[in-house]
Amino acid sequence: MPTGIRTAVDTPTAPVPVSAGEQDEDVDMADVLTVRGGIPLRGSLRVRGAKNFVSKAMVAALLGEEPSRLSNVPDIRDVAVVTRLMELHGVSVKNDGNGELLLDPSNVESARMADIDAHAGASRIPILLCGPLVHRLGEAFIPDLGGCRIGDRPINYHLDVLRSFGAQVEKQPMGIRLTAPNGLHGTHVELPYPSVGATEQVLLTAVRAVGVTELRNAAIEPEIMDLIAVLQKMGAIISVDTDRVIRIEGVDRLTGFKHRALSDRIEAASWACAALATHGDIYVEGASQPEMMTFLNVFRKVGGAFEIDEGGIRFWHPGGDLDSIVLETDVHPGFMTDWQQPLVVALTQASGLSIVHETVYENRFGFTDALREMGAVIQVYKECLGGRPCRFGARNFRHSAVISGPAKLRGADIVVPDLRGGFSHLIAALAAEGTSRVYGIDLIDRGYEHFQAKLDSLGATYDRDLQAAS
Ligand SMILES: CC(=O)N[C@H]1[C@@H](OP(=O)(O)OP(=O)(O)OC[C@H]2O[C@@H](n3ccc(=O)[nH]c3=O)[C@H](O)[C@@H]2O)O[C@H](CO)[C@@H](O)[C@@H]1O
Ligand SMILES: C=C(OP(=O)(O)O)C(=O)O
Repeated sequence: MPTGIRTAVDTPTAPVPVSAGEQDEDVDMADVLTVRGGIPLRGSLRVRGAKNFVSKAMVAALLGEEPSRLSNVPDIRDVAVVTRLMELHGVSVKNDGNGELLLDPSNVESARMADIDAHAGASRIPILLCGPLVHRLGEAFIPDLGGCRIGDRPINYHLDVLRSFGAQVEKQPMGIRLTAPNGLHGTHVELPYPSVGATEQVLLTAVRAVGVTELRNAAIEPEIMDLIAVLQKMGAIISVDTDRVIRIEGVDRLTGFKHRALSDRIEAASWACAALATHGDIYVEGASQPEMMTFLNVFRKVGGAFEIDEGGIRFWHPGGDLDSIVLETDVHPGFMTDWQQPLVVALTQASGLSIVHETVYENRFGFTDALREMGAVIQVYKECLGGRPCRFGARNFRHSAVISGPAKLRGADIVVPDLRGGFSHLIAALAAEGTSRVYGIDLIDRGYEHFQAKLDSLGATYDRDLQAAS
């Protein structure tokens, strides 16, 4: 039996699941969801603002000279983490409890950052504070980053672009320190790969740098376009040209902004996959077609049904067999990597062989160990299968998966490995026959708002036990 999972059948009274490879650092093994699966999920739920945009808009507020208002903010742990980070930097954050944040950056210059080390490992967002802090304070200390361990996730592009703006970077225990003795100046840079974070780094630094910045091979994800919209509201001058070129003319000052966050296309797709895998029918209020077109095409090719109206998208399993597909993840407008893990669970129920080539992260199939233990037939390969050769092909990374279905899933004891992998385990547990125990379930709160209340509204049967593993 592979490490990381024990089947429910083999598990004695006090199960001690072993983790499969690296876990996110904040997994709480004592937080266990016991799921009785095999029940189609039916009902409706609402998704709010995108996790991968809201945190960046909060950082943008640091650049303004007046308060900013951000609405449609989800109640997720990443927002709480970035709220504390902003507060440490002197930005007061008032949450109206209804999804609207008022971010006031008037005390940034006088903030004490004594506790900043405490943020080491909490998320990936601190790296985006580099430009804004150096502009405002002349220096920045950035603690070591966290986030999902789905590959090495280096920050070399970030540091290279910051140096090209004129920053000096010094490695320190627990993080890095940045200064810019001659200020930050516009630059011409080309990213080796269209990294989302490095593109945001350039945007957040270039808007207040002296002169013009030209970024080539930029990422153009919808969340980045929404960040550009926020920065434009603040007074920035940014043009998005063809062929992944973004030009930014630096300005002397930026104001606050008022903005409603775009909706979370990853959460919406995750529930869509849950509907498909459990033979269910879920209306996702807030799901938005333009940002999900690539996902919707794939969902339809697999045999899922959907219907779009003004308020959201209904996703359901129309009966009959699902179809296997060949797919590769890619940067936008391709099929996004964060959709891959939930989709793979649905593909375990499709007839025939599906091939998924993960080209964004080198190590995003670890979660399939648990699926295999639950009865899924999945093989992972080092080769680039089913698509163009990618950056990982000539190296030792298992980044292609072949999924053979339909497979009968059975309950197991599973450890949540990362955010999307964890949600995928949850879907598998809901689709499986019998009882599963999902350990470290609290990791899902990092990016899925009130998922337990949503499970209730969909008729899932489960118990959450905070003591079971202790
Ligand atoms: C908080 C957030 O928004 N997270 C998202 C963001 O992560 P994040 O911004 O971290 O992801 P990137 O787009 O930067 O990473 C893409 C690839 O570039 C590589 N890389 C990146 C930076 C760097 O300096 N060097 C380097 O080699 C990464 O290892 C990875 O293989 O975009 C990813 C790709 O859509 C999503 O999966 C994440 O959910
Ligand atoms: C990888 C993800 O997030 P992060 O970059 O915050 O780890 C994700 O949202 O799937």
